[in-house]
Amino acid sequence: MEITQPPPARPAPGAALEARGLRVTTHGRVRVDDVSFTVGAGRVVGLLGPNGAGKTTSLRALLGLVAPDAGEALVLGRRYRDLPSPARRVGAVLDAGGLHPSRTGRQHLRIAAARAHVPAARVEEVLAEVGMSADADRRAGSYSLGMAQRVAVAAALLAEPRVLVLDEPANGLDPAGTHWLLGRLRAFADAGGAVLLSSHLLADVARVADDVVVLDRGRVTAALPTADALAASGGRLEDFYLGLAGTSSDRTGVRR
Ligand SMILES: Nc1ncnc2c1ncn2[C@@H]1O[C@H](COP(=O)(O)OP(=O)(O)OP(=O)(O)O)[C@@H](O)[C@H]1O
Repeated sequence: MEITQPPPARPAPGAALEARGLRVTTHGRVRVDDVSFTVGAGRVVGLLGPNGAGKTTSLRALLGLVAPDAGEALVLGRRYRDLPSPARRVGAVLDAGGLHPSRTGRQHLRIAAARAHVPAARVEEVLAEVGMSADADRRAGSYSLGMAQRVAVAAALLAEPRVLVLDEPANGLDPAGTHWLLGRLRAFADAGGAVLLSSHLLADVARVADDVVVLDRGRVTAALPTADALAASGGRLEDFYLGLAGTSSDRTGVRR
């Protein structure tokens, strides 16, 4: 992972995900500006930053859900929309609340499996993996936040992608679920996958991420190996993060 200034002419070698001079404007306002970072195969990168910093917007740009007005958002060296079989290459958790309330967890996953040309038997595997087999025939509208999140993670893993893009994936998970998820992400990367993970849970990020990228008001304010951030702050990622300009003020204006 590295910040590229100025942007290289070609995708960074081996980059599974790359934001290169990315700028995204929505509703007439620049939300992400000149953001560059890469996620290589075998790496977990934690994307950090205060509320409204532009983390979700950056992930949405990588997933082709919002168009950059400058720079590029590349997955496996291409724009998401130019990827062949993107659902088989990239798994994403963006919004666990996005499940249709009247569909069951199993129905959601079967629809996703059919779309990605994944055998239905794989649905049962991922349901078991996320601990949702027993609740798979309940309507999603009756799920707790954590149960919906488990189904969202199952959907991301369904097609055995090489790349995971996850927006606060531990949101609502119980401690055992979070423990499982972090181990799963580490194993995924150790097997050669690439993970970009936005989170406010700094202790979790410190445990799993090889590198961290910090955004503030749409710009990268830090990008470095997690070990370096920990070494610079007495072993606590929270101290490193709160020591950065911009991140120590909360949305009520209280300063640490
Ligand atoms: N659909 C939208 N309509 C209006 N403004 C939006 C929309 N999506 C994002 N924004 C704005 O873009 C900016 C960046 O938001 P984004 O969701 O990317 O931040 P974030 O870092 O993911 O924040 P959080 O930690 O709160 O999830 C914010 O100012 C937000 O209000």
